[in-house]
Amino acid sequence: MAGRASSVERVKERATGLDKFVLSEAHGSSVEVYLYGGQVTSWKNNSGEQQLFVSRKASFKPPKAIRGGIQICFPQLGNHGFLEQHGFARNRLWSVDESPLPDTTSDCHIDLILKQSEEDLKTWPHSYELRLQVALSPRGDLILTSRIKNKNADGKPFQFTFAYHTYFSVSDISEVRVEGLDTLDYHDNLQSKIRCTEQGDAVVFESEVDRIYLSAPSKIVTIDHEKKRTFVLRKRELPDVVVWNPWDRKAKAMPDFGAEEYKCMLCVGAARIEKPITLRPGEEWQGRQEISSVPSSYSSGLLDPEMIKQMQRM
Ligand SMILES: O=P(O)(O)OC[C@H]1O[C@H](O)[C@H](O)[C@@H](O)[C@@H]1O
Repeated sequence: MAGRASSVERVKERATGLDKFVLSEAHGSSVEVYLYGGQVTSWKNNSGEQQLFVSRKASFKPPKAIRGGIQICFPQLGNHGFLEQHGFARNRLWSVDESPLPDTTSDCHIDLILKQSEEDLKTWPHSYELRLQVALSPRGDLILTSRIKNKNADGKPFQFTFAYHTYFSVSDISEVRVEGLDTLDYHDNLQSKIRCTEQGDAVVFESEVDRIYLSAPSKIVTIDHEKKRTFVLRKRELPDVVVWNPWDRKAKAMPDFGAEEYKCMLCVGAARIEKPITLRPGEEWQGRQEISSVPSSYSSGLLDPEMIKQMQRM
């Protein structure tokens, strides 16, 4: 691999007419990001294995978010507000950020920006800049950094919630556990958002789950036992965590989702919902989610010696 550099390529897809960016790292990992929604739809590891789920029935036709990948939810998460579900950012065409803020993460990145449109001003009357940097680290980690700035000229603050709604690909949902959420309180969207407390030492899946875990630790681990693969999610300024699997009944009701696909996906994403952000004009907020995919002998923060050797080789 010596001598092969990382690259960022812009591609217009014939089938959909949409523009996307393909980020490739020297050791073989890659990421795809659409201008539409600023949405990441592919993240492959060094062996070319897909880490994210995108439905076979996903629509790539605006104005509908692509079912899967990582959706940017702004300025509202879910139906916790008066805007459309998960806010408008995931259903808008973004632009390339020609003057990105200095990168501190990786040489392999793309910087996108979304600003208010005339249409959105009718429902959310604020001037803003939402910047998203999607970066692929040399060892294949996917790092998303968002910066949101209040550009209102009328002196008014605004408030928002935010999430990286992340669809992981899993081999069999009944073999998956999410660690790091034990003893936390969560809002259960299946019970009118009532506040419950996690009783298990890990979250496991035997039926529909639709929860927002509150004030979670900065590291959450999703272990796919069958695949022997673990996703490690690290987050900053995003205290909450969305955990969602629609299970069979809801899966059948979603037109852009296969009836059986709930078995091979799980959403676990960093969010900011319980304590929304308020920005005054000129103020900027920054939030970040970093995900790594490692072989599953990694569990609950304990590394075995063989695993450390493998990671050093990655
Ligand atoms: O169908 P979507 O609008 O993309 O939402 C998909 C899911 O997102 C979140 O996880 C919500 O908590 C769920 O209630 C919702 O079903």
